[in-house]
Order: sequence, then C-alpha cells, then structure tokens
Amino acid sequence: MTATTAVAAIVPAAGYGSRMQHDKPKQYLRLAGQEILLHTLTALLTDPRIKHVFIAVAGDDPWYQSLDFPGHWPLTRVAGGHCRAASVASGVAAAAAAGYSHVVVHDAARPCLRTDDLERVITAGLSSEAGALLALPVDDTLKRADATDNSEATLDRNQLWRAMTPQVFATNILQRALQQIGVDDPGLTDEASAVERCGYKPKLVSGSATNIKVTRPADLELARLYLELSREQ
Ligand SMILES: Nc1ccn([C@@H]2O[C@H](COP(=O)(O)OP(=O)(O)OP(=O)(O)O)[C@@H](O)[C@H]2O)c(=O)n1
Ligand SMILES: C[C@](O)(CO)[C@H](O)COP(=O)(O)O
Repeated sequence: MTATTAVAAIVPAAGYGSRMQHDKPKQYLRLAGQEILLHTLTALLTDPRIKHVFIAVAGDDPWYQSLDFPGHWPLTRVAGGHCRAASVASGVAAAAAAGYSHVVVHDAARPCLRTDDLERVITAGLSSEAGALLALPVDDTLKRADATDNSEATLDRNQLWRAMTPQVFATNILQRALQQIGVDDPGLTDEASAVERCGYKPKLVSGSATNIKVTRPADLELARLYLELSREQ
C-alpha cells in the first residue's frame, strides 16, 4: 500500500452514554471549546489518507444536526445501530458501497487521539491483511472479582494488552467478519474481536495512554486536560 492510499473512517457515535450519567450523550458534551465529536473528527482528519468519514448516529438524535461542522469536511451520516457493533457494521456497509478498500474505525468517545499514533496504526493496518489496532500493554496487576467485588484471583498479565481505537481493517474482511460472528455476539466489543474469530491476528500497535475513551464523569476533566495540552504542543 502507498502512503496515499484512500481509506474511510467510521465513527460509531450512536451511543447514549449511560455510564456518563448526563442528560446528553457524551459525544456532544463540550470540552476545551467544542463538542467531543468535533475533537474526534478533527483528530481523524489530520491524516491525509482519510478521504471520507461515515458517522453512525442514532435515528432519534436531535444534537448531530446542530453541530457546526466545517463545510469542507467529507462527512456522511449513517444509521446507528442498537449496539456499537451494529453501528460499525452500518458504517462498514456505507464505506464498502462507496468503494473504500480499507476502513479506520474510531470511537466518537476518544477525542484525544494523537496524529502520530493515527499515522502508525493506519500504516500498520494497510500493510497487513490481518489489520491493526492501537493498544497498550497492561502495566497493572489484574484481578478477577467475585459477585461482591472481592478479589478472587490474580490474572497472568503477561502478553495482555488493552485495546483502543482506531482499528484498521480491509473493508471486505471486517464486513464478512461482522456478518459471520453477528453484531449481537456479546464477545464482539471491538472490531478486532470479530476478525480474530475469523482466524486473523491483527497487529497490536502501541498507542498513548492519553487516548482515553470518555466513559464516566471523571474522564471529562482528564480529556479536557489532554486536549488543552495537545493544543499547546
Ligand atoms: N449503539 C451504539 C452504542 C455505542 N456506540 C458508540 O460506540 C462508542 C463506544 O461505546 P461506549 O463508550 O460504550 O458508548 P455508549 O454506549 O454511549 O456508553 P454507555 O455504554 O455508557 O451507554 C461510542 O462512541 C458510542 O457512541 C454506537 O455508535 N452505537
Ligand atoms: C472498542 C473499544 O473502545 C476498545 O477498547 C471498547 O471495546 C468499547 O467498549 P464500549 O463498552 O463499547 O465503550
């Protein structure tokens, strides 16, 4: 693949953010001067290989239409699904129909994506049939809890990584994997899980701990800090 290969980004943005406990989905909360979704799209569009962004939005979403997107951004709204995988599948179908050979899937809720990390994971994903994803080796000791949050076991953390996004795959491979495994499979918490179960071993590309997924209220302050720090660099 060349550095100028055209890829499509898929942004699942149809969640309601229940863990954030806010009356507005977290992707529409404002941090460091603009909505989280706008930060995420700005980060994705720093890579010239991303030629289009398909954003999966909930059908009853009243917020998306009010966002102030720059007119030149190549965006298409697609129907969000009942779960993250269904939203991603909707975006993959649109990217396939538009003729994109590869897709970059990135959570709307991860606004602190660094350009250098994005560049590395796209390059890795384009150079391997199995694809690639940003991830970080686990540095903490991992415990398995019992039903009352007591530690009942310590897991071997050797060779354990925590997955992030972007996750980069050949469009046809990801589309076939999602169809084969089924978007309602409880084990399908990211795109790589579907591709792995079809026999591929996606490359784990070491990312940045700042690439957090804004999930709970405490994440907002941290994301704001990271966004303001990146602006100063
Ligand atoms: N049906 C869904 C559910 C989630 N997402 C998106 O998938 C990303 C990661 O999901 P998560 O952090 O779980 O977001 P929510 O589902 O909104 O959060 P919660 O689980 O707390 O409700 C988010 O950008 C979210 O908008 C989506 O596009 N469609
Ligand atoms: C895709 C993901 O961000 C990788 O860590 C994560 O699995 C999303 O989980 P969520 O519960 O849908 O936020």
